[in-house]
Amino acid sequence: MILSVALIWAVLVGFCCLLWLAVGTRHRKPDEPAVENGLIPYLGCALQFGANPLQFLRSRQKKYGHIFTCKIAGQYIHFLCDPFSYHSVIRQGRHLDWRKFHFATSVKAFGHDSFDPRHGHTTENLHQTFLKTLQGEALPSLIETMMGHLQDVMLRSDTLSPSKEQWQVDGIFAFCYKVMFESGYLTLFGKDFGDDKCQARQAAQKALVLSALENFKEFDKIFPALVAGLPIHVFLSAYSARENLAKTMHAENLSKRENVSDLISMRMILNDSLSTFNDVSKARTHVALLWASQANTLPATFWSLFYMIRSPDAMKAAREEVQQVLQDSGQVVDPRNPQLNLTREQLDKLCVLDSIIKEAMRLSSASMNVRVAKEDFLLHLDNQESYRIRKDDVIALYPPILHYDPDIYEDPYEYRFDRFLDDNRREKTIFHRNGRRLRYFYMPFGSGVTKCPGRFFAVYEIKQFLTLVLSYFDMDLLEPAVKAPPLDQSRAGLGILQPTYDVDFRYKLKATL
Ligand code: HEM
Repeated sequence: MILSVALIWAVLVGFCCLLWLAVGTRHRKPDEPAVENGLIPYLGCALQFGANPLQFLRSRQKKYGHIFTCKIAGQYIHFLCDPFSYHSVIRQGRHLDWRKFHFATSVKAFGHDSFDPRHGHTTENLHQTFLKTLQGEALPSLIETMMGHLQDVMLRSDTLSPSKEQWQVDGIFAFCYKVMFESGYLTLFGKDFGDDKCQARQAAQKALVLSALENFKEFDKIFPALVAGLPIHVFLSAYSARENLAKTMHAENLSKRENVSDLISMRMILNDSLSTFNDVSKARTHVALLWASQANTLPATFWSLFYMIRSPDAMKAAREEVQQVLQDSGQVVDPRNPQLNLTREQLDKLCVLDSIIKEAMRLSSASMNVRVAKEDFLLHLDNQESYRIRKDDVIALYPPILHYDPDIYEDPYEYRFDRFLDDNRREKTIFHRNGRRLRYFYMPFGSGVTKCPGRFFAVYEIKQFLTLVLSYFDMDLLEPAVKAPPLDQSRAGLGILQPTYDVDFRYKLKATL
């Protein structure tokens, strides 16, 4: 009897396996890239990819060449590993849908109604909103507001309370998180109306930002799981964290705030005039923007400050550059009256800081660039080869393949603060691979039409942060030769990776000012 039950089970399992092999796996057709279905139904290669994406892709690149297909979480993804062919993907954009994936991801993570115009909830052109409010003429006021908040947070409020006499010890990530989150939050969402000097108002304002920071952290922890498709209701505390954030962003609360950025003010108007979103959905769209503005900036600031402090040469070059720009603009560093201000043009002159930031992001960014095929089409690569792509398949570029390529960056795992400086100490923009000039060599902000619209502001705000810590503080690592903490790979594909643990440093106000 027991034997016959076992036999029935064995036959059933065998049948399911055959069925899965027949219909659940893809068979390569002529002119298609090599395909790997993986061994686990639905997940495919997801676990191997997730464990170490770069290693996984490199091993497949060795085996199959510049393009290959992997099944990951039910989706067939064509990974393109030849940087000279990146432009081909961008050029053949008419066959590719960049919105589908982005809109769907945002709905999954933030729970607002879809922005996809095809779904009929809104006619807003989000891309245009971002360009108008985060770039060009919008930048000077964003920069000025951010600089004011950074100095308030570092020196005026009780967030840090640094002194001249005593060193303060903190984790670098914790420090960057506190300072950048509060300053960035206030820059986008403004402050409650009222008297700046009123202590009760200051305390309420502080409590609001602190609670936003805690809620943001709680929600951000599970962000990769949401993108992977898990429902937020599985994560009770993250769900309530997201909803708490959304509550503070209801129109009635935002309308009590002053100095709200153009981005948020304009989005409020367009939510009201062009969408059928309800109030909760509207508020959740603002949470999405809070996340976009902070999730990458926080770790990028950490890596920039960490690598800068750890390299005496970088510190020296950065200090000299900052002193020069402040001197040229006739500004005096005074922590009792912190009013430094640098225009966009002055920030553009900070090429050493630019290189320090770029190199930090080269080593820590892992944003996947994703497009969905709108129809069956033939993808032409740079080397004259062409491959058939099926409708609804995904084409992905994974920039760490570039960023860690020893044929582009010598000793790619080493941090060199001046890697992005040319012989005249200006921004280096020419990079080669095997003697051929590259069009794409640095992609932490994505590519083509989905490239991060906040990228200029992001670099300016990190430059401002570095300028201020260099001007006001003496800083040391507690362990000068400390190793860089490993990258937290659980967020691979989503942007700048966080460190797996924090690194301690100490700081105090400069004595000789
Ligand atoms: C170092 C900091 C940052 C990095 C590395 C970064 C990177 C990225 C990446 C990789 C994308 C997706 C691009 C794609 O899918 O191809 C993105 C999208 C976006 N980023 Fe950033 N970002 C940063 C800072 C910011 C800031 C400060 C803001 C706003 C103030 C911002 C606003 C946005 C928005 C609104 C999108 C969505 C664009 C869309 O869907 O059309 N980002 N960012």
